[in-house]
Amino acid sequence: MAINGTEYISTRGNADVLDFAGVTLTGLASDGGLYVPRHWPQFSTDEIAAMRGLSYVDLAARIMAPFTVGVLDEAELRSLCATAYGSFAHTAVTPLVQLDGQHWLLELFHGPTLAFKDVALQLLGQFFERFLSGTDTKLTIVGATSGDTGSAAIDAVAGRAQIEIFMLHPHNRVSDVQRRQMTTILAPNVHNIAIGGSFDDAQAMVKRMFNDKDVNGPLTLSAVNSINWARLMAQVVYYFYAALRLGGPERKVAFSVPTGNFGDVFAGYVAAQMGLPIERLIVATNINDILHRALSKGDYSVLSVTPTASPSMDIQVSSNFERLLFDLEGRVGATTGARMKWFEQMGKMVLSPEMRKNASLLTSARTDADQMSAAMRWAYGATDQIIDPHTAIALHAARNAGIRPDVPVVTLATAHPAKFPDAVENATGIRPALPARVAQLFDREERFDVLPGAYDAVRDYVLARATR
Ligand SMILES: Cc1ncc(COP(=O)(O)O)c(C=O)c1O
Ligand SMILES: N[C@@H](CCOP(=O)(O)O)C(=O)O
Repeated sequence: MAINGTEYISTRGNADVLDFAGVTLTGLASDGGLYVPRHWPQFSTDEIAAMRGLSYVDLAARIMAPFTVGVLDEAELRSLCATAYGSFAHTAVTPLVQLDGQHWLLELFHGPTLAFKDVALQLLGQFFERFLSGTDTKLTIVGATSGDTGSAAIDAVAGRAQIEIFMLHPHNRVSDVQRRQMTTILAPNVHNIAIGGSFDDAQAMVKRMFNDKDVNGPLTLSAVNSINWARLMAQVVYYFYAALRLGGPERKVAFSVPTGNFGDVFAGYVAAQMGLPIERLIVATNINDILHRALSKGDYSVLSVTPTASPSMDIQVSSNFERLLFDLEGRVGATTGARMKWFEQMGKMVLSPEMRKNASLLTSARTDADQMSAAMRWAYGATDQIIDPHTAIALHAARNAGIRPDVPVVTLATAHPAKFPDAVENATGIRPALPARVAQLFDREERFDVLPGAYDAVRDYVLARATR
């Protein structure tokens, strides 16, 4: 089918070319790859400078409009963004907080479920509603979460008539607050499943369902994880928002990003491809450090996942790394497809010196438990900020990255500290309280099923319960 507007292609080069509505509803490409725009849209320095002073909603519509050509114009996008971000507790949506002369936090946790995922998922809920309306399609969402995507996605789609959601989380490996934010939503279209194993196991099962004709055929599957392009697109906006407030585009800004599935930091990479002057993107990992090993030594080999106090980053196989690999090797689907097939069989791959050179905008750092706690203590002692463990991992990396002192460094604050009260209390002695809007969490009834980490069990569960 000819596309009249922005075209999306698979990183593995062997799936239908789709428009924006198509990629939003499809999620994973049929060849197992991830959708990306055929070309990165570009803004000139003058165009970026002219965005200074726009509200978050206006900026979001301006930045995203080139990605939705032929499907949504800027005015339609603006209206969907106004609805999506109307539920945020801060008028700036993603406010900046200064820590010292060089360091800033970009607070991304003012949405309904207290994590950065709301920025994209509140909007994705609007896109789903818009693209399904007037059709008789019933969408079955299958998702995997290490804690935050699950609650944000459930909040975005609970009660929507044409959507049913099945969310897999690793049993006993998310915080109590994270679990309750998912399992206390009792809407009939929400199904929570705790599986034996890690987030990686859950994510692998989700991807397998997309390519299982016994599932994706009888059911129309879609994704809320960052394999869905719309998720990443919405995250590009806050890089522009922060940079414009710190002197961009005339002045370069660096970002430190707590990283697991490589979606958030890839959105920063996209912002740079679009013309935003970025000094550096720091890929901050916890001790599950495959991305640090890949970017610093070229070694992308899977080790087993170790549970940590930053559970949302307890990931080894980072979905969105495939999108970066596609760019680093010249955007040739057959090359990326062959590389990923090899990786799926062998559990490892090597990044050539040439690929690492092409990735020089990105540096990486690994932060261990003691360094994470020390960063939480520093933020509290020196700047009066209580930060969550994921943010602390990136802040530690930011303060040790050796960025020139005249370059502002923005650490992405990806979750509210009250989602991880034990880790925060252990480090700082302060137990952060849940904000009033979610304070009833521990009084509500929970509902979820526990399944073994076996594909057949999960597939059969979904097929038995999904309404068609
Ligand atoms: C609080 C928090 N920080 C950081 C991350 C890592 O982000 P990404 O998976 O986009 O790399 C996650 C999970 O995605 C998260 O929930
Ligand atoms: N940390 C995530 C893991 C899923 O990542 P996603 O960005 O691909 O949805 C989580 O909290 O669930």
